[in-house]
Amino acid sequence: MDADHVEAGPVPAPVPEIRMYLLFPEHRRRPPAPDQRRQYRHYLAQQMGPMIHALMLMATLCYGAAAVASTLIHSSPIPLLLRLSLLLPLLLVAAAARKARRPRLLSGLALLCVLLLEIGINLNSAGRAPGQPWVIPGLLLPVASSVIWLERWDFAIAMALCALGPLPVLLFGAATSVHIVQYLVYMAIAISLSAVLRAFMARTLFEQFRLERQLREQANTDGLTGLLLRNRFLELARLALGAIHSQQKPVCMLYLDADHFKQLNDDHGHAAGDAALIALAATLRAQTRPGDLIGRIGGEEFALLLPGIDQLQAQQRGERLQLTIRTIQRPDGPLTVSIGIAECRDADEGLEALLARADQAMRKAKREGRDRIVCAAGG
Ligand SMILES: Nc1nc2c(ncn2[C@@H]2O[C@H](COP(=O)(O)OP(=O)(O)OP(=O)(O)O)[C@@H](O)[C@H]2O)c(=O)[nH]1
Repeated sequence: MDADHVEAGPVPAPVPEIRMYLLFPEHRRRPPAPDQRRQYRHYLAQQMGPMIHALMLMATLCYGAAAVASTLIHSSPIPLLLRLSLLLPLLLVAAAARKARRPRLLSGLALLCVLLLEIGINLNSAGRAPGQPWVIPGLLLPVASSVIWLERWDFAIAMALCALGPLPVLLFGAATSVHIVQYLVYMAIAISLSAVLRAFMARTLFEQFRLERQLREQANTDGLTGLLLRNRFLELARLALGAIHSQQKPVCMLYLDADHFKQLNDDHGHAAGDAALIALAATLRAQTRPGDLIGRIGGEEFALLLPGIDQLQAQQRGERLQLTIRTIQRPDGPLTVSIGIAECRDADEGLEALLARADQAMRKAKREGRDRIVCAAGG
């Protein structure tokens, strides 16, 4: 009966996850937020960067070997040295890809590598009799590179480059219409295969990204209230405090502790206590403004970092919070809280010191009879 007597708010909705809407049509209705897509792109670049670099090096080696081998097999009107001169830009692109961290840059370098290889394929094929061996290098490229494309746009450009790359040899060489049709059929098959491989790779990596994100969120979020856990709150608050100081804005820490919580647990059971905490957290969340940070610091203790407001404004926020929290009904009466407020007036004051002052102020509020707000002196 006890838990039911607490008018608990709904459990906060989990943070929306990124949907693989590009691959799975059922998710198209909820595309991911731009910042989530950015995160995913950076994740991909981080995961695939080393593989892209390795494949570029491999392609450079293969190109060099193919240039030498083709000289042995047939006489080419293009001197070997000129064909081998492509190795230098290819190596430079591979070296740049090793250091590249930005997804767009990585995609651009990979596309440049494909373009250089296509030029190389044309140079190596010049003067060669058309036939099966003539088509093979061009067909390998879309399949071998299928897994490195981070997005749809770079994949589309790469496939277009692969398909159109041999155009000069086709137009100016001795290829007949039969050879051209044969080439088009093989290239269509290679690109289709590449699209399947890329989709599989993208799906696997997205699943991994989603699971890692989920695990991180679970590790940082309190399962009962959905608020940040102490360590994560402190980590984010420390970052926020640094930014607020550099903007020379006021900032307050509000420390909030539910009154007589042990009594609620002892008299009415832990389920009643849990329901009260859920309702309290929902109230805190409902009253936050953008930029505020809330964390569950301990059992029934919560901290709010309030950027851009001074002590007087924080006190007014605290009073409004108190009023709303009183509307949460425990079995033995309204839920009340004691609040300590500390304003950070010294840019040298660290987060821990600010939190400790707010905590002391909250303890003073407890000593003075609970259900009240006390502002810390100094700071
Ligand atoms: N139900 C429930 N109780 C919790 C949870 N975390 C901590 N508590 C309880 O919160 C109570 C805190 O008790 P005290 O620190 O003595 O504080 P209090 O009874 O609120 O007294 P004052 O703070 O002095 O008003 C303890 O009984 C804890 O077991 C939780 O997640 N769920």
